[in-house]
Amino acid sequence: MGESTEQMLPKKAFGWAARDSSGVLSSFTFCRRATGEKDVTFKVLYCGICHSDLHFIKNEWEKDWASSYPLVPGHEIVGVVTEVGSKVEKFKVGDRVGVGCLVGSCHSCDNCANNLESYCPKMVVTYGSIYYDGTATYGGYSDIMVANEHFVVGIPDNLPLDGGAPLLCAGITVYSPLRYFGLDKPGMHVGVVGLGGLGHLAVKFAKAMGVKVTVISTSPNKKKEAIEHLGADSFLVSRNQDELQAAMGTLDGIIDTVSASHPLLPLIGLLKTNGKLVLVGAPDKPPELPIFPLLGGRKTVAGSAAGGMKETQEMINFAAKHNITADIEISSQSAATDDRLRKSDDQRQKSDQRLLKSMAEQRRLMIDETETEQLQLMIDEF
Ligand SMILES: NC(=O)c1ccc[n+]([C@@H]2O[C@H](COP(=O)([O-])OP(=O)(O)OC[C@H]3O[C@@H](n4cnc5c(N)ncnc54)[C@H](O)[C@@H]3O)[C@@H](O)[C@H]2O)c1
Ligand SMILES: [Zn+2]
Ligand SMILES: [Zn+2]
Repeated sequence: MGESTEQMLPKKAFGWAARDSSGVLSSFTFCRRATGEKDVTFKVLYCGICHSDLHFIKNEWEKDWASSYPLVPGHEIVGVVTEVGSKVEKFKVGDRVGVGCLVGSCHSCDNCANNLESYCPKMVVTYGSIYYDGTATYGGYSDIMVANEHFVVGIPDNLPLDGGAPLLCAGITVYSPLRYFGLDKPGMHVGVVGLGGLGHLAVKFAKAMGVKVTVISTSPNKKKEAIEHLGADSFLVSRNQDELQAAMGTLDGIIDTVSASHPLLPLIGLLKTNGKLVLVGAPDKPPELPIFPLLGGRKTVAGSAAGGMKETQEMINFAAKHNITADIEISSQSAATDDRLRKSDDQRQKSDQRLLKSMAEQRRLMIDETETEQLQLMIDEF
């Protein structure tokens, strides 16, 4: 006779779930598996809000990756270990740890063999997936997390847990292509498009690698933040033809983090010969890709998804060494409830997609009211 659900999933968990694509989150009690021999269980202290959470909550990627409900989002999860399985080697109770986009992969394909778990065709993502035991995966907008130690990273003592959490997705998603596409060499000139969660970390990582950085944004009012706060070398307003014209052919590469469909032609024009435009933003509608501007300059348009576990740990260690953390607003779990996300999403339709910014402004009001709540959610400021 098989195990009952209660035997398989004895850990009671509390979280916030979307039940449909309306954008509303509501409280949700569910169960997680017992700590298996290679598992680490940790109390979740902070969880970042990635724009992918918002795409998933609203089922915006339906055609490529349909959401399944109830959906507990959150894949920038950090906390402190409360229990480890008998065969866990890397962690012990009390350690500071994190989980990002993945909680499983096949360990036998070429990608897994090359530490590229985020490209494993059988990978299990942190929420909205089915784990190997047949149970649904639930993310970090919850109080506890259980994951195989291979998908858990250690957070060095000097890296703050709150500002460190967004590194687990936003951080690795920009660090990995900077490294892989060779845009990490001192003296190179890299563009970062979009100054949200991913974008502001791309600036910080690229600067720490010794790279010259130009931020490209639709909002002129982000110039001060880009240059004075983040240390970018220059700033281009993507709608300003004169500025774009003057910068044509100057960039070795571009990390494009924009979450909505936008024209690629001006970005391709900014690249030098052999330049690389790396798309990490994941709009639901595909952009138009002009071919001739690519041919005349042997330019590349590429994509990149998160990063493997070895590289994620390397990125976290690099961030700790260079004091790189995300700019954050902290709020309590109640800020993730219904009308806050819904309101923000409405604002996203109206304004120029500054969804998380508006959430930040609302959340700032919530901190004192609910400071006793266990789980805190955090968002990337931009
Ligand atoms: N490739 C991956 O593995 C991966 C990982 C994480 C996130 N993502 C995706 O990256 C994107 C960014 O995520 P984030 O958390 O940084 O989001 P964010 O909301 O913090 O940042 C998005 C940025 O895009 C800008 N933007 C939005 N619409 C725009 C438009 N029409 N034109 C120009 N700029 C626009 C915003 O102003 C903001 O600066 C999302 O689509 C997310 O799903 C991909
Ligand atoms: Zn993410
Ligand atoms: Zn694999």
